[in-house]
Amino acid sequence: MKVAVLGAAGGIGQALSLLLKTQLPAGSELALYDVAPVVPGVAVDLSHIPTAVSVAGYGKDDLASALVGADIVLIPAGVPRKPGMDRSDLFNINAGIVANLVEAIADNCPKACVGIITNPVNTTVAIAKKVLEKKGVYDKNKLFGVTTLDVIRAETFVAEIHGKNPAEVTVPVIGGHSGTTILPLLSQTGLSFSDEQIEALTKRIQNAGTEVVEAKAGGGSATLSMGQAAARFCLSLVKAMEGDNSVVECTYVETDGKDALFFAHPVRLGKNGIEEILPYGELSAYEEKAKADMLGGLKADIQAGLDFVK
Ligand SMILES: NC(=O)c1ccc[n+]([C@@H]2O[C@H](COP(=O)([O-])OP(=O)(O)OC[C@H]3O[C@@H](n4cnc5c(N)ncnc54)[C@H](O)[C@@H]3O)[C@@H](O)[C@H]2O)c1
Ligand SMILES: O=C(O)C[C@H](O)C(=O)O
Repeated sequence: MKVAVLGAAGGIGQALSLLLKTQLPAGSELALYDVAPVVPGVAVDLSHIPTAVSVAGYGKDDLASALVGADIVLIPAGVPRKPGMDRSDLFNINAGIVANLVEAIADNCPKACVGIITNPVNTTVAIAKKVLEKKGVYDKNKLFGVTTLDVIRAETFVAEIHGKNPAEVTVPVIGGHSGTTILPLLSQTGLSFSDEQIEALTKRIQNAGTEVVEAKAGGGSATLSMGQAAARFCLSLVKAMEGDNSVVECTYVETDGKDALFFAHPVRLGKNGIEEILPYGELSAYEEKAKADMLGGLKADIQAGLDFVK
């Protein structure tokens, strides 16, 4: 299995690459690409960790070599938020970065599964779809918005409230990845909450990114928890691509459009990416209303991405 990380020298990229170096199956290959000149050094640094995963660094003129033969490409390249900004404020810079990187994926590893981390995810995934379509290589089963951070936050916060081990808590999170488009299904955890707890927990999960941005006070957004979230997503995908057909993760994928063209669902992963988009099941009245209220905004985010690629 070859995994390429684009933006590998950044906050997320380095944390993610460390976790993949220590957790990918033996014999895997890790390709680290970044425009920052430190990237070969990050690769050398990681290469001293004694695991049977090979690591190579690729600088700005070497994108094609990083991508050739990749089975999975993860993209955390781009700028993060500062306090006072919304994720959509990153569109102007990050849209072009994602479009260029995905174009190179189409040229060099068109059959790879692609996980987009770069914000605004609601929009950048739609950009990736259009770029791949224009190149004639789009496969909707192989394009993912990585929303696993919402899931691990929900698991953490729910476990805290109930005094449980987070490893024993499951919380599906559907919708998108910004503000109210993030919809945790607390009704499906098998745990009970008061109305006040549901309101407070839902808001905390939706605002958790901002909680980190404010705590870092201008120094960026979530990197370590995101590295863990992206590693979980990637390792799940690797497991499924190697033949385990029981792997389910919530991820932002192209759907039949009943809610929106892209919508995070529980998804069963398989050898070729998405094996099956699973229904998210029955929602509580609170969740139904929250979904109805956010769909307009999510659809507008998606449309901005589709319109970006002419
Ligand atoms: N999906 C999520 O849940 C989630 C969570 C956290 C952050 N993010 C997003 O991830 C992105 C990266 O965040 P970060 O904290 O790692 O930022 P960072 O600034 O620490 O790192 C970004 C890296 O991208 C590199 N880069 C910029 N342009 C590039 C290009 N064209 N090709 C390759 N590399 C390029 C930079 O050199 C840098 O090393 C941001 O857009 C952020 O909003 C998403
Ligand atoms: O909040 C951000 O800007 C980064 C990321 O999307 C997050 O949820 O932490």
